[in-house]
Amino acid sequence: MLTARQIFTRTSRGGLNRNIANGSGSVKPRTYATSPKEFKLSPTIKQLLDVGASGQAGPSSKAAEETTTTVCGWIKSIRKQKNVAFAVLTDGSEDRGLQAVLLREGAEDGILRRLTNGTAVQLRGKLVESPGKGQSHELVVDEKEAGAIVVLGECDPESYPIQKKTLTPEYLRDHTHLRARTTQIASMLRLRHTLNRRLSAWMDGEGFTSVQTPVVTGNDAEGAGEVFSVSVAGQSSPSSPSSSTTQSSEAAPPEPEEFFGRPAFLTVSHQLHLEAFATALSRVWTLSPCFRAEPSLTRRHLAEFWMLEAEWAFTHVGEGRPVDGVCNVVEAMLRGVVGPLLQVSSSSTPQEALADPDVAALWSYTTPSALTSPEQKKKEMEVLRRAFASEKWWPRLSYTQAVAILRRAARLPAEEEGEIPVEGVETPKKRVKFEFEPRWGAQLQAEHEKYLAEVVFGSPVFVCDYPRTLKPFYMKVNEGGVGERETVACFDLLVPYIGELVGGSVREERVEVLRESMVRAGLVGAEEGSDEAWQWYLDLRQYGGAPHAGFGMGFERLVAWVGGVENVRECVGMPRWAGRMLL
Ligand SMILES: NC(=O)C[C@H](N)C(=O)O
Repeated sequence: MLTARQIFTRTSRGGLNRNIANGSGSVKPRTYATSPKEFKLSPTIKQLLDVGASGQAGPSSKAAEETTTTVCGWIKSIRKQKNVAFAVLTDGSEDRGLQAVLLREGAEDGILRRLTNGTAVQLRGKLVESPGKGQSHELVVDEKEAGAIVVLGECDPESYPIQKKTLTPEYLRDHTHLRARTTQIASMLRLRHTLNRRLSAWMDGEGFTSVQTPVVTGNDAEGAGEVFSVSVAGQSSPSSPSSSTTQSSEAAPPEPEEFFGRPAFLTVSHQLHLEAFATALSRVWTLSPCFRAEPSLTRRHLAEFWMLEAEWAFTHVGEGRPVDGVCNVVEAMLRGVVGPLLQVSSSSTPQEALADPDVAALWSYTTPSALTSPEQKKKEMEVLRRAFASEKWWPRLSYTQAVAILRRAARLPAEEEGEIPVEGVETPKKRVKFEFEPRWGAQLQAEHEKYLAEVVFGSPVFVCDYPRTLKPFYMKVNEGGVGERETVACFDLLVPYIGELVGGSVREERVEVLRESMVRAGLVGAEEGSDEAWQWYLDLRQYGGAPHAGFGMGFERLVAWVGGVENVRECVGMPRWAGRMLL
C-alpha cells in the first residue's frame, strides 16, 4: 500500500504541474462551493454541449460559452497538423464527444506527442460556436487565452487493446474491462440507463412503487430446476430447491453447514416476493438481477440477467380474456417508454434521425463478422418502428390459435379442437418446414415463435392462454378447460428477431386450486400439513386475497430489441454465461 506521501509524490511527479502547457501555474479543476447548497459537480461534456446547442439554462448556463471552461475526458481521436491539432474528447456522458482545437503555437511539442487515443486529459479553453459541420460547439485551447492541456494519464498507443479500427464482439468480450470505452458498449450502457429512467417514470406515473426483493431465496419460482445454489465457500452446497420447498415438519433438521439453516439459491425471478408486497402496496415493480443455470449458449441467454417485474392487485376482468388487462399494461408501458426513442423527423435518413442518439448509434453499428447484413438490419429497424407507429393494439391470439396457424402453414391436419380462425391470417402458398411439429400441448419452439412474429404478423404478438401443463403453478386456471385441455390465464409477448420479450399472467388466487397446482408441481404433498415451506405464499390468498397479476420482461432482450443488438452479451456491461465469467 502506498502512503499518503508516496501517493502525493507520484501524483506530482507524473501529474499536473509538469504537464501544464502554458506554464502559467496550476490549473484549478473546479471552483469549490462555499456551502453544500451551492455544490455542483463540474459539467460533463453532454451538459456543456446541451447548453451550447440550446442556449438554455443548464448546469453552467449560457455563461459556459465564450468563457474559459475546464473539461476532462479521454482522447477518442486526434489529428495533428502544423499549427493546430484537432482532438475529439469523450467523457462517456454522450455519444458525440467534444471537438477540441488545440492551437499548437506555444504548446510544447512533447505534450502533443503524448496525446494519443485513450489518454486521459484535462483541457482548459473556450467553448465557441463551431464553424465546422457535425458539432454545434467546440473547445478552443489557446495558451494565449489562458488555455491549458494537462495529461492526467498516458495511454501507450502500441499496446492499448482498444485500437481505433473496428473490433469484433468476440475480441471485446475478451477485454470486458475495457470494452465500455467503445462507442457501441458505451451507447448500450447509456441506453440501459435511459430505459431504466423512462420505465421508472412510467411506473411512477401509473402509481407503482419500486421495491427491492431478495436475491438469495429458498424457492425456484419458475420450477424449471435451473437454480444456482448458494453456500459458504469450501462447504458443500445443497442439492436442489425442491428439498426446501417440500420441507415439512417431519423433514430432517437443517444441516449445520447451511448458512441460512436451509438450502439457499440465487433467485430466478422476484415474482413470488413481489406478490407479497403487491398484496399490501397494490402496485409494485422491481428491476433486479436474476440467475439461471441454463447451459444454453444462444444469443438470447445469459446466466445473470436483469428483469423488470411488476405485480399489481385488484385486476379486473372485463370483456375478453382474463389476461387481456395484463397485456394492456405491458403494451402501454412499452409504447410509452420505447416509442418516443424511435421517433424520426421525415427530413433525414432513418438512422440519423432517431430521437435517441444512443439507439441510433447502436443501430448503425456493424462489424464484418456480424450475422445480420446491413439490409437485414434496415428491415428489422423498419419492423420495430412500424410496431410503435401503429395506433392499433398489437395482435393477440390464443395458444390454440397459434398452434392452428402453425399446423396449417406446415400443411399438417387440423387438430380436433384446435380450429379457431384468426382474422386476416392466410395460409402461405408454400409449405413451411418446421424442425419440431407444432402440436397442442407441446411447447412453442423458437422456430414457431419466430414464424409467428416475423412472418405471420411482422409485429409484436401476444400469445395467450397456454396449456396448464406447460406453465408454472402460480398461473390462474381458466374457466371451461377440461382435463388435458385446461389452460391458464397467461401470455408470452413475442417480438420479431428477439422471440419472447415478456411473460405474464393472472395469478391463481383461489386457495384450493392453487394448492392443487402446487401438489401437481411437486412443491407440497397432498396430505394436510405438508405445505409448511409454502404456507407464506398460501397466506397471501388466505388473508385478504385479492385478484392480482404480473409480468416479467428480460431487460437485456429489451435493449437488444430497441438497439438492434445481435447478442444479449452486448446488452449488459459484464456478461456471464455458461463457461464464461471474466472479472
Ligand atoms: N414476474 C415474472 O417473472 C412473470 C412470470 N414468469 C409469468 O410469466 O407470469
